[in-house]
Amino acid sequence: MASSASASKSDQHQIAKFKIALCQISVSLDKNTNIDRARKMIKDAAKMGAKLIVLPEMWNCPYANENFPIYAEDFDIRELSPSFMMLSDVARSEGVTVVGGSIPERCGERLYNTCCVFGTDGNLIAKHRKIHLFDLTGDVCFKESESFTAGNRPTIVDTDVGRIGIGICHDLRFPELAMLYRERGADLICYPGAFNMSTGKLLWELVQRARAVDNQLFVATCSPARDSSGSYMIWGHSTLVGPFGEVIATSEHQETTIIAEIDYSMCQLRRENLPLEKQKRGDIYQFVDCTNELNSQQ
Ligand SMILES: NC(=O)CC(=O)C(=O)O
Repeated sequence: MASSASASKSDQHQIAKFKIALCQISVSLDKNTNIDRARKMIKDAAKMGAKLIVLPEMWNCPYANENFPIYAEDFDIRELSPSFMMLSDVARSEGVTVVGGSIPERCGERLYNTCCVFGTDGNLIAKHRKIHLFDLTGDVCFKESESFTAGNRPTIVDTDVGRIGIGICHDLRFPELAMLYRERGADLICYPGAFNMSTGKLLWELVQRARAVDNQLFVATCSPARDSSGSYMIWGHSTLVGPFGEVIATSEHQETTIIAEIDYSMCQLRRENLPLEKQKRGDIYQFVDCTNELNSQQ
């Protein structure tokens, strides 16, 4: 398994266009039902021609702290990891790349919010542990840090459909991570996510478009469908955004699969027309402590 990329940019651009599927799954309390549903949605998406299939954050269990330890899987014990095994099997049988949303991962005493990426041969090619845990107070309160340990590594992976950066939900709010992926040659960042009703309406689309337009790349998000009876109400609206910040495809909050086209030549075009990389003034806005300099100018 590699979580860093090594293919050259010219290899990557041999894959000019392909279809991506965003499976906005309706998540139930029954893990086996969730696994069967996810398998069916992946197979259907593959039949519709998708080469890259993305699942949501926490697709095997309803998003709640009390559920995470119960639904967690230890990926080293394959017989006890039905969600992980299904993703591997279906990636291989359908010959597609799967960005497997996220599920709770057990590793010794710790739990992580983890996204596994599978290649077309069913092998695990990357594993991203959510770096920025979602702790929020206000109208909606949630404290992921009660359950999870934060990951400490960015994840960029070379796949049959190009070089992809991976983030999970709240990771989307941190522009530095997306900038790092762009700098390392990603033209697409996939963020399985589960924004809630309060943050979703205002911010979900805004932050995706911001990450895309700042870095002139594609951003794909995939959310679970909304369950009005759940304790954490999910915004939904899985979306694909293009390198000009344009919304290419999006959904409402019900269960659905979005199929849309990614054309990497659009990244090149945007970067040629508006060469932000060259225009950057890194000499001016480096992250150093300039308090003394500012004080002496006053
Ligand atoms: N699951 C999350 O990280 C949720 C989140 O970021 C939100 O705004 O809601």
